Amino acid sequence: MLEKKIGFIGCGNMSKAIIGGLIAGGQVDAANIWVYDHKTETNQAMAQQYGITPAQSAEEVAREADILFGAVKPNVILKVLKDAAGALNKETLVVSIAAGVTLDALAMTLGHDRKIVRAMPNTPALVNEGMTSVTPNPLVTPEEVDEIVAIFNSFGKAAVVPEYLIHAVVGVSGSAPAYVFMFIEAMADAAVLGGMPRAQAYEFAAQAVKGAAQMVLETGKHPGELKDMVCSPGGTTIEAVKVLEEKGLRSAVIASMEACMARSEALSKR
Ligand SMILES: NC(=O)C1=CN([C@@H]2O[C@H](COP(=O)(O)OP(=O)(O)OC[C@H]3O[C@@H](n4cnc5c(N)ncnc54)[C@H](O)[C@@H]3O)[C@@H](O)[C@H]2O)C=CC1
Ligand SMILES: O=C(O)[C@@H]1CCC=N1
Repeated sequence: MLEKKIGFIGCGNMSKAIIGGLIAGGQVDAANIWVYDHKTETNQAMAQQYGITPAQSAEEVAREADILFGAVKPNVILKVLKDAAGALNKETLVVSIAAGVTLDALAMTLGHDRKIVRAMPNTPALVNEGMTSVTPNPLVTPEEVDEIVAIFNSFGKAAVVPEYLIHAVVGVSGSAPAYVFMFIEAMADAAVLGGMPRAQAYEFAAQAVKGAAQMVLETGKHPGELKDMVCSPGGTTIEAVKVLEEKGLRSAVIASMEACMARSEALSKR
């Protein structure tokens, strides 16, 4: 059990996922979690649902927290943290999950002597299957890095990456659920075309994607080998694979992720 107080400024999708994971994993006593969202009803709903402590202001959360999560949108995070910075204790570790906000920009706002972690989670955190990258600045101790990784592991998987890899992380996991949802939607549309009721089509498509992903993670086999296992000679799958190649599935995925990574880089330079 982590004895530290954990604070959240901003309590939307990602904070809810992190708080839900922490509590479900029994990692932190709910009373040690403090939350401030500028929407009063959100604070109250979170306090009611999880028994965590609602704060009156961002400053109050900053004063209480040993680990402070900045979980507002990227366009407001630096202002929100700047306003709260004066209330932080010297040793408080600040974790930002804002896309495109660099460790440098965070240090300029919070002070160059501040322990800061930049993290990039994704929405499957809401169902305990998140993938999160963790990038600490040099002031964060190895023990603290382990604590932060354990927090993110409580609702999925987490790994430490150097900051230059964050654009790849945004492409391959942060934004990735959106492309997979599009793929599932398209597969279900086709199944409906084949006569299947829509609700059943979503279930079949989503379970096929989940099962295929699980095979990659559990067998350690190359995805190409797993694909070959499905393709019977002269069978149905190879017909689908041929059309996917003709229509450029791989190059469409690579080009869209290139655009995603370029946008992530551009946001970091603002
Ligand atoms: N949604 C996603 O897939 C991912 C989001 N992120 C990052 O996570 C951060 C949060 O994203 P979401 O949770 O999706 O956003 P969200 O919009 O669901 O939540 C943001 C929350 O912050 C609150 N808020 C706004 N201004 C505030 C202020 N001045 N003081 C206190 N609360 C304030 C809002 O009321 C809202 O509840 C963003 O910076 C985003 O880049 C990172 C990875 C994935
Ligand atoms: O679209 C975005 O900017 C955020 C970052 C990763 C997922 N959503």
